[in-house]
Amino acid sequence: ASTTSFRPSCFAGGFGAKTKPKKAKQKKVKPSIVDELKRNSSPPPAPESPKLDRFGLPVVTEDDIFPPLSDDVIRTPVRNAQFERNEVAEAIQNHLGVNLNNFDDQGYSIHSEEGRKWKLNLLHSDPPVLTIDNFFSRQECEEYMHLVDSTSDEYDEGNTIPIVSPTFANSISRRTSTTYFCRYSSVPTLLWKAQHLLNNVDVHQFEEPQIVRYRNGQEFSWHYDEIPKVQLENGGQRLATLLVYLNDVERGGATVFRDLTALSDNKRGQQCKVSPKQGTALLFFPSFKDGTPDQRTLHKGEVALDEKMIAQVWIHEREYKASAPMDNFQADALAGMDALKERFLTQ
Ligand SMILES: O=C(O)CCC(=O)C(=O)O
Ligand SMILES: [Fe+2]
Repeated sequence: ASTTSFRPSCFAGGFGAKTKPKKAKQKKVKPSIVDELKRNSSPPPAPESPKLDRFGLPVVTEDDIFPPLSDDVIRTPVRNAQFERNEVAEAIQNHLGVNLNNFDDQGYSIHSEEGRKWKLNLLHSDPPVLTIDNFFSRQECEEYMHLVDSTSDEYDEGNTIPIVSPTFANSISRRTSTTYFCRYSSVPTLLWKAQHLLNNVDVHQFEEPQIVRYRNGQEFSWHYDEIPKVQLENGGQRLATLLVYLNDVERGGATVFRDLTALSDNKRGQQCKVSPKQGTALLFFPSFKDGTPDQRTLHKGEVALDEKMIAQVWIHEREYKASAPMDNFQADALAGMDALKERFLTQ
């Protein structure tokens, strides 16, 4: 696929730090007599001055950009690994949430797709982080990966368009993966499934769906998915992030939440981390349902040592107007979404 210099007004992906990095302060301390005596009797301690770059400026660390969350900020890991309907209902109450009417008491979807059911799992309670196994079939994953391979040079003729600089201009986060914006009409499966999973989402709330490809060694470092204030006019804040892992990634490529701990493999206290598994979806909420950003959702796509591909869509508070590819309208996906509903819900 070729890239183009076309840049939509709203860039994909996370928007990095909200605050500018602080410059490290260099204090001048006058040595006391005691210090002088110590200095003469023992070797000098290693200097604690900040690391300097080749211009003599202090090197900004990730902690400067995203200061660690204070312990006072409440975070609640899951109670146990088993699906508990009440626990999930409670977890999602202040967020856009999931339509639990479409799931049974064990977390399986009521509907099945060629004999398979989705399986909902709660990975973290507050803020809620969920995964859905079997969200996409292997065939659906392959079709989505193929959408990117078949990108046309003429961006307004293809189904997807590669975006050269997908992170927001002021972002300090590193993104080395490639993002492709999709025509709504080319991804009805993702949109119908998102709508069936979530609570009361109108098709107009969907941002341009994206396919992201990480090649060997690529990553998307710590960031928030929230939209910067200046861009809220178009659709308001992002209420939910839904991404689907399109392939298994043997080495690296996990989605990691810096400030959340997991109960995974029955070990407490590990960082909340999701390794890509083909067809599994990850759902979390960059903001509360009133649009207030949730500072606890700092996350990254860690370095993928093997190729990794995801399909991703954000759900806004209100109607969102797409900017790429040209003439990309949510309503163009409706016929395809209806066909899927017919196929999966009337069996
Ligand atoms: O690739 C991932 O695992 C996460 C991607 C992500 O956070 C983003 O694109 O905003
Ligand atoms: Fe993100």
